[in-house]
Amino acid sequence: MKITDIKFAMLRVPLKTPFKTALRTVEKVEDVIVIVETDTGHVGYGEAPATAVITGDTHGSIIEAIKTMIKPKLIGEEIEDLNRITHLIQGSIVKNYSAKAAVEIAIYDLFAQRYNTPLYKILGGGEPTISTDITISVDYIDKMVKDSIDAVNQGFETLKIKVGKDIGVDIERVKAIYAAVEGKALLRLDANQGWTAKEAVYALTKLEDAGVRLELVEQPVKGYDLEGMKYITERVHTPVMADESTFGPKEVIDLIKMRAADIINIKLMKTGGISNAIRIADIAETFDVQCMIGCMLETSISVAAAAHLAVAKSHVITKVDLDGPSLCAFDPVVGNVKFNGAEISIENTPGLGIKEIKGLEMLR
Ligand SMILES: C[C@H](N)C(=O)N[C@H](CCC(=O)O)C(=O)O
Ligand SMILES: [Mg+2]
Repeated sequence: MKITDIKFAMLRVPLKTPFKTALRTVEKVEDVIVIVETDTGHVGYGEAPATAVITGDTHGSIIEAIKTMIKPKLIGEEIEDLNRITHLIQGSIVKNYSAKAAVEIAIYDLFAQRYNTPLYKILGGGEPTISTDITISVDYIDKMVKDSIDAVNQGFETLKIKVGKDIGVDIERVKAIYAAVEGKALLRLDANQGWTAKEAVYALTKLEDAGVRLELVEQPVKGYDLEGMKYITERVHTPVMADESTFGPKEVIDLIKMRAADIINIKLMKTGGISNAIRIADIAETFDVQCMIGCMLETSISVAAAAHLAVAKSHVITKVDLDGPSLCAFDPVVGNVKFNGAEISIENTPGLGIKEIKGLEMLR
């Protein structure tokens, strides 16, 4: 099965409600879709969001990186040579992780189709049902409490509460939500780099002293501030998770050795795709560190790939934040990964199992 062409499209899907973090507010998913064609007629799909505030990637940079740096290396390559292809992708250009991720996802889709097997089985198998959290956007306290209660009523048992705005209000936000859903849902916080190290220790200590039990706190300080992450990790009981602080395997090794966090958030858009995500999961397993699998604002194309990986690595990827499809107003994909509230289940069809993507705007 030879790669013959790589095409591009845009996919735009409105969100049910604006997505608000310490970094940005977004009203729709607008992602680049990558379509890898082969001489056998098999097609592989990938997806990349332009999360410039986290990865530095824009729609233009994603398309240009693939068109001018990645695609020329891949035309004519045999899909069976998976490791050679991922090596070519990773070596084609520095950074540009979302572009690399989109192409790798499509290549893994084709590799699994080549062997007529669901991707998670090619990656090592597992129980094809996982449970995701849902994000509660940072907002007025009453609105966040209402959104949290609604999410629990929809069956979500873990809520990812966005904070990182005003430290005093953040403490009140979390206390109010905890009081409303205590015993019904587990709370994880994501400050998206919005606090200083001292603020984080202050807020988390206040919450712990008030009896608020948190599963974890994600990326309390700036991504580059590993000393700050370590400072917090050493001083609070709540486990600290690195998101923006770690992209690739080397950063994960450095962070683990420094003991700057307790948990790693793996996102395909930060790792540059599945090959490095596997490496990170293996490194974390070696060091006995747990991982979360996360996503950006992505639909059920790239999130399906993350779900396949999470199933195959569930012994180390013990936490799931794959709520992108649940945040979308509708699912544009007819496929074999079903996003049904908190439950994500994978049917027994080859590759990612994408049959149709509705509303694709093809690019020239
Ligand atoms: C969507 C997911 N639950 C999430 O919260 N991801 C964010 C970044 C998403 C974005 O800004 O596009 C995160 O974990 O920081
Ligand atoms: Mg995060």
